[in-house]
Amino acid sequence: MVWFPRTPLLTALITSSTERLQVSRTLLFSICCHFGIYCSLQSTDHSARSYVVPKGGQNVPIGVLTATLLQSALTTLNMQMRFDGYIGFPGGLIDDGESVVQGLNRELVEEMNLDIVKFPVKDDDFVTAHFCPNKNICLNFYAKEVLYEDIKLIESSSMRAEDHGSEVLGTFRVPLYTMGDGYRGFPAFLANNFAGNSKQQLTYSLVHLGIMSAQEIDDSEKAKPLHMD
Ligand SMILES: O=c1[nH]cnc2c1ncn2[C@@H]1O[C@H](COP(=O)(O)OP(=O)(O)O)[C@@H](O)[C@H]1O
Repeated sequence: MVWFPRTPLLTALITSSTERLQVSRTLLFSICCHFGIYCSLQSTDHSARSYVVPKGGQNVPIGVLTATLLQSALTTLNMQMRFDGYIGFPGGLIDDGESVVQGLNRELVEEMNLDIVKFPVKDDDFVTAHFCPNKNICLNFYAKEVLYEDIKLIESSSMRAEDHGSEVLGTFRVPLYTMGDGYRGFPAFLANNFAGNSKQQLTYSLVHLGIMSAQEIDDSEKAKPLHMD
């Protein structure tokens, strides 16, 4: 499968959801939308997130047990476990007669019971688009920042979603830290199986939203587990 992050076609696609829909109907490809809900209380000191307190408290450099660590723990971005064992974001295909954001909001009610009166996903929440020529599908990604308290409410109400337990097996927070061994946490998380281009959507968004640096993403992708016996 080949994903094209930015093509001339995509330049046209990313202007507005209405135009994206018109292009899709004219050129006959499907539009799929996914969505990440996040809370960003990150510090600008990215290195502070590189260490968390492992069990027993070893390997923690003095000086990182500060308020920045607490803040980084409150920085969250949610994904979900799908019925097929792949990790992805909530969302799906836009149906005929729907606008892009209408379709996305409908999927979010079905898959995560999102209160779309309080947290409507809008055009302004658009982050990025990728085109997959093999499947003739354009994958759009949206993200919305909410308060940490709201994340907790959204998580608990997601268990009452229509699709919970069938298509969707649960929402969870992506670990955005790296343990002292340089692998457990975010690097290990990236070794999972991801649906579609959701891994690219995740890494792109973390940098775009200012949650992680491109260097942190790069280091995490290259990290290897220590031999564990
Ligand atoms: O979180 C995601 N991000 C990006 N693409 C995804 C994600 N989840 C699924 N996909 C891709 O979207 C397309 C439709 O997938 P899905 O089975 O979720 O659609 P549906 O829920 O509308 O039936 C597939 O090509 C799949 O690989």
